[in-house]
Amino acid sequence: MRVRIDGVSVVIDDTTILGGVDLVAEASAITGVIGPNGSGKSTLLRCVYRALKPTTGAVHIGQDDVWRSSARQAGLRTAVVAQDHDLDNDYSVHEIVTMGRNPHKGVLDRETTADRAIVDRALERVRMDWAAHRVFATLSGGERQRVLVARALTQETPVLLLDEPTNHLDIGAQLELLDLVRELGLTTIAALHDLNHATAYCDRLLLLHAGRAVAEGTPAEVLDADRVAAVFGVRSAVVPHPLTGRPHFVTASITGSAEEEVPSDPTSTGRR
Ligand SMILES: Nc1ncnc2c1ncn2[C@@H]1O[C@H](COP(=O)(O)OP(=O)(O)OP(=O)(O)O)[C@@H](O)[C@H]1O
Repeated sequence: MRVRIDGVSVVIDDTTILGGVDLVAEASAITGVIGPNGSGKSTLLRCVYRALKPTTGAVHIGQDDVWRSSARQAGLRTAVVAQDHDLDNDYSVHEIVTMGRNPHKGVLDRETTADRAIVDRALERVRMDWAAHRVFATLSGGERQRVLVARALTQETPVLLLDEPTNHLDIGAQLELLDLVRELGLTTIAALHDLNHATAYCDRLLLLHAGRAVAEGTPAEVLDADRVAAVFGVRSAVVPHPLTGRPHFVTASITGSAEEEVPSDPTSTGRR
């Protein structure tokens, strides 16, 4: 199911946080939203998952206008792993993940055997089944993040929104999560900070800067050294990854002095 964002602007207290952003996230593709801190990535996702109504513009999921649909309809189409959550209470992990089934149920419906199987499977997929009876608030940051991914999976939606999904995760868990996202094959929009994750896992990228879309396209079209310097203020180069051969970003401070450059003789370890 395709997500279409048309001319979305968000103005709060006379400040334009997003200015006329367009994006088409194709069905079953991973679309990365990248940009510096405060560039509007979370705000854009919030407009899609119905947490923040755009000042102007529209968001369609399939044929449906998100902001003309009910919250329940939105919950059947879109699951989200957001950065902020208000779950610091005594819910168990199992209870939190079961909440993902809510859009599929009436208010008086109880948890069914099928729901339980979906919840168990989701916890297994993120390797958190051992924690089903733990109090969510007692988990580590990375463990919580994986539980919130499990909750999103139990919604069984065609669209998945991820806001910094690798936050709190160790490097192994980061790659495991991104592999899982790719394997799911959902229409995914993910706000990401790591340019190498964006390059390796995303089919398309949207680069935001100060609330404006600076570039959109394949990772190779969007990310080049000049643009990375202009938007992020760092020097960068793309080199073949020594293990996978894929394009890999290496970065350095833009103010770094010549003495910090890599020596031309790669066997030399000292400074020139
Ligand atoms: N409710 C609000 N009121 C005022 N300003 C806001 C509000 N929400 C967001 N902003 C501002 O809008 C800008 C964009 O915020 P947003 O969280 O979308 O950025 P981001 O790209 O996700 O940043 P980060 O990478 O740091 O998570 C920031 O400057 C933020 O302070």
